[in-house]
Amino acid sequence: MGRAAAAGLLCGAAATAGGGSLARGGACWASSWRTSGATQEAVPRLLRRGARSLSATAASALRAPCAGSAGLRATPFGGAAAAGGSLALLRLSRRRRQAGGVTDGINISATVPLARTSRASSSVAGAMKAHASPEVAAETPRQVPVVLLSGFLGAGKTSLLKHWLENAEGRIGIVVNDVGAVNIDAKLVKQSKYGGDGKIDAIQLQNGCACCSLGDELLVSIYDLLDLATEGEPFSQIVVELSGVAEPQRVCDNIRLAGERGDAISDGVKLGKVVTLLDASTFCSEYMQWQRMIDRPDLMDGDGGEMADCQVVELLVEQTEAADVVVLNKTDLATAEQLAATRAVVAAINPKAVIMETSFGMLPLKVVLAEEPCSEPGCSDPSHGHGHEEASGHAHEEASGHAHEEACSDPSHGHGHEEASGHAHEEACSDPSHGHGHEEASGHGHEEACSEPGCTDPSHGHENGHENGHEHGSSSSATTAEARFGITSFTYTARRPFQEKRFTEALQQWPVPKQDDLGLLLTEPSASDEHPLSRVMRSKGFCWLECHPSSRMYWSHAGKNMVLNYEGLWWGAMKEDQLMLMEKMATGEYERARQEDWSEDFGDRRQEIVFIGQRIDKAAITALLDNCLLTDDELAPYMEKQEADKQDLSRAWAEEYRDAETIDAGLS
Ligand SMILES: Nc1nc2c(ncn2[C@@H]2O[C@H](COP(=O)(O)OP(=O)(O)OP(=O)(O)O)[C@@H](O)[C@H]2O)c(=O)[nH]1
Repeated sequence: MGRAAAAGLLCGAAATAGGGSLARGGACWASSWRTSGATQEAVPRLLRRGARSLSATAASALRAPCAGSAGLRATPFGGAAAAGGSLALLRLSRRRRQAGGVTDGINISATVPLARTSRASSSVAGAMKAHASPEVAAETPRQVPVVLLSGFLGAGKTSLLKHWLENAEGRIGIVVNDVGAVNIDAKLVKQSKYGGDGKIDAIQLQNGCACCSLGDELLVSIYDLLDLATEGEPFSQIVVELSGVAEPQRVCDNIRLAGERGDAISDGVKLGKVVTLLDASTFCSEYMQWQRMIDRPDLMDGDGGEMADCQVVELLVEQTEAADVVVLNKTDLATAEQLAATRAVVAAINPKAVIMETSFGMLPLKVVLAEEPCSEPGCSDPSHGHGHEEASGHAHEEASGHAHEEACSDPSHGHGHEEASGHAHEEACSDPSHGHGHEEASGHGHEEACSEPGCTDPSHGHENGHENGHEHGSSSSATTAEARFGITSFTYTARRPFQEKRFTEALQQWPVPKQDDLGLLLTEPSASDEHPLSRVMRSKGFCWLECHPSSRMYWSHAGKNMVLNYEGLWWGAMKEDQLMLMEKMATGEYERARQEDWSEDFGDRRQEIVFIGQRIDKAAITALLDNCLLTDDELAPYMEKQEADKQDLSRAWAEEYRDAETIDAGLS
């Protein structure tokens, strides 16, 4: 078994992320790591280097400009705002510059937040307000759902879109995002059967990606479409075909934020479903690749922009996990084994999604969007919003109080947990980053399929009279995943930080899977001496490192690749004035954190990592990670460090944000 060689990046990453000069620090760290050759021997040196950087974190980093992002200002939420722009976008800046490399072990790399390159949101808001006409408000009687269609290049998005158009009921607005110089997809859409009869209005969004550089333009394009719809039949749907490298979650975030800012666009549209298209014949092999998008021009259009450095698998799982509906396309090319494995993996990593199968995208839009009433036994609450409509919807957890212990085990999906040992996911699914109930962050408040493990209702998603393809509710898929492949999941939680050295060493032991195909990994018998992490195919969650007490790190692993990202500050690291300001940018989140994630000594700092894999040994993984936690003896010095870090942060903050009134004004 190979061993990970680069785990020592951990505190390097945290250091660079310490609240500000992220891109610069990250680049510095990355080059040192590459020079080191990423050998195991290099790890201690890297750690020391990281530690040195760390000492400079909050105070200096907050003030330093991000390299390559002139005019951008780093913020405590890990993003950057164009000077004068709305700070409300900052916390959503989750894409990051990545540094990493291939080792003979699992590919562990550190990432640092990348400053947003899109224009300041205020400029978009301004553009929209300038654009807004009374007619739009008056003549758009309802909010049109915006359906996001994502998937890699060649997955079959255009084929699916054409099918939607050819079978459209009602007028459909289309935005096609093609980062190539010539918008081929838009041309294809226009050539489709209904393209020329005025029933469809299409707008091209070119030379950039709708989730990053063209994020604002996407909103303007949608607004333009609404303007078109002031005459004639109103749109029944607006469909955005995203570029192959787009992260749909970021687009969701942008649209939601526009609503929260009160941009005119929110009067006319609301988030619909996210539909992700996967190539069922290649999903399992792409999942186990050790390649960046830039190495795979066949999977991405253009140069990939910010996403070029992203690992293929990283983007693959992000697109899958953000979906409400996952369409497994190219079933004609997939073997039965590939299809079964793909379905099982998708169900495991996104238990909420409805999964459908088709070839050549032969699924009408109304089938894909069909609401799925959940009627799992015991669910009598009519407000248990299946098919619920809006960001406010979702009341999934609160309204009906379903315990999502099993199927819903994503740590970024939040669950009220308790203390150190707490695996208590009984209640609300309310993680801010996942945003149910969806005040903020990443969650999207669109209709959802029910995914409770106990949901055996035959009407829930099984051949629901669909004309084409087969739709299966996720709960049955999840059951299949477990029954057929033994895929299970659990969430590791703890209320102590990881000790740097022990955590690094634990990651170093993580063996890289030998298989180049996930299907093989799932079908080959496991060896008795396997490492506890060998059969984990996906893990992700919040991570708390002793070496950087204020930074919330995000652990994301899939296949042979793992990254630890700085995601932002723990709420518990902030002082009152900081909290007040940040609360304005993330309304309700602090309160939620107080209610669900809080402890007296540590605030919301915690470990919360979900592990999904085949026959994974919960006890062994728990023991492995528990061994990395600070001991009682180590805790006292840590508490001093935590307090000092908070003071540093506070000083840096005071300098950076002393003109808080101006910022406040910018928010309104
Ligand atoms: N065999 C097979 N080929 C398919 C299927 N779906 C799409 N294709 C083909 O795959 C190619 C790519 O399909 P598109 O619909 O253009 O895929 P896309 O995701 O829009 O890709 P880009 O337009 O390049 O972004 C085309 O040649 C399609 O005819 C399918 O289910 N089976």
